[in-house]
Parts: sequence; C-alpha cells; structure tokens
Amino acid sequence: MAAVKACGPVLSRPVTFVTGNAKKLEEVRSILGQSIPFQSLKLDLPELQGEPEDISKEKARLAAIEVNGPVLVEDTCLCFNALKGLPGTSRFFDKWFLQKLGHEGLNNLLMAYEDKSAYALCAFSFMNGPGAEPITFLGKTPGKIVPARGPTDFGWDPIFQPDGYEQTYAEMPKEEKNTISHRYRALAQVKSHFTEAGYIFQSDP
Ligand SMILES: O=c1nc[nH]c2c1ncn2[C@H]1C[C@H](O)[C@@H](COP(=O)(O)OP(=O)(O)OP(=O)(O)O)O1
Ligand SMILES: [Mg+2]
Repeated sequence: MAAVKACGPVLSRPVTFVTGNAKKLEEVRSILGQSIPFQSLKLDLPELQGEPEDISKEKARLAAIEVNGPVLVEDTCLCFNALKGLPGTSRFFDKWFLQKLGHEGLNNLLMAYEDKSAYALCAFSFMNGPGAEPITFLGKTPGKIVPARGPTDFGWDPIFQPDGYEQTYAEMPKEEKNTISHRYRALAQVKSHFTEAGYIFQSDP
C-alpha cells in the first residue's frame, strides 16, 4: 500500500456524485470542471420529505452506504412565496409533484395570488464515506413563476424566471444559467470547502 503523507482529510477515492437525473449531472459536470475529481453514479434515491437540508443529508447517508466511499448528492426544490402560509408544506420537494401537475398546473397553483415570486433552492451534501458526518451547502436563486417559455427538457426551467433577467432558465444559454443558478451557488461553496479543507486523494490500492 502506498504511504500517504496526510496534511488534510484523506479521501479513499474520487467523490461519487449520485443522482438519477441526467440533466443535473450535466450541469454539475460543467460547473465543477476539473476543480474536484469526481465520478458519477446513476441511482434513483428515494424521494424523501422534510426540510431540504435534512433531505439532502439523508440522501448522502443512503448514497454513502451504496457507494461505500465519499459521496456528493443534492436535493433541489422550487418554493413559492405566496404559499408559505398554507398549512402543511409550501415546498415542491420531489419530482412527482412536477410530473403530476405539469408547468401549467404549477402556474395555476398561484392563480389566486398576486405574488408570483419564488426561489430555487439547492442543498448539496458531501459525506466522506459511511459513518462520517454529512456537510451541507445551500444555494438559492430568487425569481418568479411565469407561463412556460423555452425548451422543456429540464424540469421546471421553463416556468422559472430569475430576478434581473428577461429569460426563463430554459430560454437562457446553459452557460448563463450555470453562473447564476441555485446549483452554481451551492457548488461554489462546495468548491471553497474542498479548497479550505485540503482533501488528499488517495487512490485505491
Ligand atoms: O435546475 C433545475 N431546473 C429545473 N428543474 C429542476 C432543477 N433541478 C431539479 N429540478 C427538478 C427535478 C425534479 O423534478 C425536482 C427536484 O427533485 P430532486 O429529487 O432534487 O431531483 P431528481 O429526483 O430528479 O434527481 P435526484 O436523483 O438527484 O434526486 O426538480
Ligand atoms: Mg430525487
């Protein structure tokens, strides 16, 4: 076994980003670039419920067991400010919500309200293998809900128009979404964490 002179926490191998969503993976790849050595695993983790931060941590725990190594996962939700006061939850935490209601259905939910403001929230969790403590990084982008515009290949992108922009996430070039998105903002913190913690990557023997 190769001797490793550790001056930071040791990772047994590259981080595995676990997701069942190919579009998320595409964005994570392009945002992270070469900054963190990572591989990916396509796996549909259960659609958990609760606060985004807790869902993300729990996803990391499940993923770390599957991978038996360091993992990165994320959970994303679209939150409507007008619905905050309702009983129950105001968060559309899972993919079934969008699949059932569609873009029009999501718009209709806000029909009774003047306030169409919303925010996209992304919670990444990194966990250095099973048994470690997951660390969570949040990214938030404010905007509003509009009737669908643009390509329909990624979730609710066509109905979310970020503040300060005339285009929906779906209409803007990918490179632009990737510099302002909830996912970009959370990943910026993940990158800083990796730089500050000084992880050492130790290859498998
Ligand atoms: O940037 C985004 N732009 C538009 N839509 C998005 C975005 N990011 C997530 N989404 C959708 C996918 C799913 O309908 C729901 C979140 O669910 P969420 O559980 O986080 O995603 P998922 O189940 O597709 O993948 P995963 O295997 O990582 O859990 O919002
Ligand atoms: Mg999911």
